[in-house]
Amino acid sequence: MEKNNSKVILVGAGPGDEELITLKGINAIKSAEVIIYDDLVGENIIKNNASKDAELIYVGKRKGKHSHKQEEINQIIVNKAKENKLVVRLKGGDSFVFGRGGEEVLAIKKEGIAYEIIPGITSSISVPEIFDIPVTHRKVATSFTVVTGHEAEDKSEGEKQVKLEDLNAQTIVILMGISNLENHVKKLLRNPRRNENTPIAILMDGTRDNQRMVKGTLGTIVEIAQNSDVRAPGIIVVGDVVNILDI
Ligand SMILES: O=C(O)CCc1c2[nH]c(c1CC(=O)O)Cc1[nH]c(c(CC(=O)O)c1CCC(=O)O)Cc1[nH]c(c(CC(=O)O)c1CCC(=O)O)Cc1[nH]c(c(CCC(=O)O)c1CC(=O)O)C2
Ligand SMILES: C[S@@+](CC[C@H](N)C(=O)[O-])C[C@H]1O[C@@H](n2cnc3c(N)ncnc32)[C@H](O)[C@@H]1O
Repeated sequence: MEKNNSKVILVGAGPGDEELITLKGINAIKSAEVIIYDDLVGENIIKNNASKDAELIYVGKRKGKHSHKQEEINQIIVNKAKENKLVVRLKGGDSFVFGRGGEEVLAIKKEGIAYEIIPGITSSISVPEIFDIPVTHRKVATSFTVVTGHEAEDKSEGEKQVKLEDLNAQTIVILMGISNLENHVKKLLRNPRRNENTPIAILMDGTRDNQRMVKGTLGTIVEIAQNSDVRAPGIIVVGDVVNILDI
């Protein structure tokens, strides 16, 4: 009777730097027979750790360029596991922070396939951090919220959950928001807690060699971004923490 090796391990690859993935995640990649990976996974992570015999399957997404629909990704994961293989599903940051990892776990559980989840360092906290921006800070910010800058296109107006103007956290972190920056700024300014002088930063390619930050205020950032070749992937951080460590 052939041993049942069918198993899926969801691994969070962290923000990009090869040294910012967990040891447990690296060990899973080294043992993997199949690696199904995303676009925002640091390129060296697979190159330096995957077995030369491992099958590599790219299922990445960039704005407007989705190589596969989520349902297709779910099916690829299940089909490969059913070939009696150890499958690693490798995603940027942490799989459960806007990574659709929950949907993939549901698809795996429905098929009764063994799985394991290895957390990753999410960019929503670590990328501000490497630019000296703490998402909380004593007497300045006692709450932070992480929201998507783009809602799923198949949502009705009523299902849209993110109302930036209603957010009262002292620190707001927006993922997938670069292309909607101007609209986000307009909505943020509708909240009396914020004004034209509220600090905002855009953090691009964090922990990678070409990482870059542009800073301004809600009154100046749109023009600054237009003159600074701001492009995705990037994180938008809003609140007084943006400048709190600038002494
Ligand atoms: O539903 C969609 O994915 C289409 C709408 C859309 C989204 N982001 C978007 C777009 C435009 C586009 O990608 O063309 C816009 C989008 N999608 C993406 C990016 C990253 C980038 O291009 O810089 C961006 C940001 C572009 C920008 O900054 O303007 C890529 C993306 N979306 C997503 C993921 C994670 C994943 O799929 O595993 C990933 C990364 C996958 C990879 O690294 O290969 C998933 C996603 N897309 C989205 C959401 C929010 C859904 C919700 O809660 O309403 C979520 C998170 C979730 O579903 O939990 C919505
Ligand atoms: C769909 S979300 C995935 C988030 C990921 N699961 C995490 O926990 O970091 C993709 C968004 O994460 C942000 N992002 C991911 N890695 C990044 C990095 N190294 N630098 C800047 N932004 C990053 C960008 O906002 C990008 O549009």
